Amino acid sequence: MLTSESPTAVIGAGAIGGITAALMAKAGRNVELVCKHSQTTDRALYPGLRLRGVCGEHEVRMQAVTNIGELSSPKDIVFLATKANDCLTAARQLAPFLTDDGVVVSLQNGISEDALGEILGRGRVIGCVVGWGATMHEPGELEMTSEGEFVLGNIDAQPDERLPIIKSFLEFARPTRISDNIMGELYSKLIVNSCINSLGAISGWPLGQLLKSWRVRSIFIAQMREAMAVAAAMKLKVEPGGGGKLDYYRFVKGNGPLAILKRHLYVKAIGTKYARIKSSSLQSLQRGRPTEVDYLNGYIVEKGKAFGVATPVNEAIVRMIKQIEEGSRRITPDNIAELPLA
Ligand SMILES: NC(=O)C1=CN([C@@H]2O[C@H](COP(=O)(O)OP(=O)(O)OC[C@H]3O[C@@H](n4cnc5c(N)ncnc54)[C@H](OP(=O)(O)O)[C@@H]3O)[C@@H](O)[C@H]2O)C=CC1
Ligand SMILES: CC(C)(CO)C(=O)C(=O)O
Repeated sequence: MLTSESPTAVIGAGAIGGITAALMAKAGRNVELVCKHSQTTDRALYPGLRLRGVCGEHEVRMQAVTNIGELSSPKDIVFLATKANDCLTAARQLAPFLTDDGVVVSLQNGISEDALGEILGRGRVIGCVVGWGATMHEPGELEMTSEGEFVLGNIDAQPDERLPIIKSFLEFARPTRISDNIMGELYSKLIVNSCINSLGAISGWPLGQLLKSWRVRSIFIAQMREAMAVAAAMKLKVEPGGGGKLDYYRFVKGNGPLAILKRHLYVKAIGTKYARIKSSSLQSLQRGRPTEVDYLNGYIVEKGKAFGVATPVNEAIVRMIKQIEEGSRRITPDNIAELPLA
């Protein structure tokens, strides 16, 4: 049974995992951090991870190891905070370190819950949306860059008595809400990331510059409409995005000139408000790392195929990002001209 004393681990000492683990440890929870890099492990042990930004300034020492195989004991709760590309490998290594009742809370962007369920058993996987932002400036130096909440839920939408305990852990880092439709919450965030991350990665432009262009806005809107058509085929109720302000069902409704104009104005306003956002996918590519596209636009394409919904815009985006990852295409605004509008 999970309790507030439950032995806990966080896998991944990057922006999200490092901050979450440090704030739990500071509050006295029994948490062990798996860092992957010994330099980060040493730092977490002494003098501690240094946090700044929205969460205030802290230096927090905690139990830490470099590899999952070195965990000091089996865990009741594991927060998985690697990039989506690494989460399945981590889950395979984790299986022997879970107690009989042990659960894994997936903090990734995109949707990896079904695949995690195949490895760990669906009952052990808890979905979680990370609605706040953070950056790792260097190993052990972390900044919480924006406010926002965690949203937590049972991936089969079942009543789940474990959720309040898990919530009590996460609340040391950020306010946490329990949802009875976590897959719809995850999909809602996935839509935002699929649009913003991918277009930033392809063009190299920050959001403000991107969304000034009529063509980019049209692609952005087409991506969203494809994603909503796939959700409808999956019979998935998509929760509002943008901190609850964006009702996707209203957004995609209508094909007349007024509906089109309203969509463009809405998207343009997003670009003005969040002009400086440089997508994390673009940042990954610029560091020579892969993006999480398979778990974002790739998920829409895969589900589109399974449910018989055409997704040409998302397909073209996945193809282009793969080419950039492989080195056969440059990041340039010229790529935008090659994408279809619908
Ligand atoms: N940063 C943000 O603002 C937000 C991020 N998210 C999502 O949260 C997830 C984590 O993102 P973020 O914290 O930014 O990513 P980071 O890259 O900062 O952190 C992930 C860390 O996990 C490490 N890692 C990979 N595999 C393992 C392993 N087997 N054991 C231990 N550590 C491992 C990585 O090491 P290495 O790099 O060497 O592989 C890296 O240090 C992503 O899915 C992201 O999309 C969601 C909302 C906001
Ligand atoms: C800032 C935002 C919302 C852009 O999609 C993001 O989550 C990311 O870059 O990963």
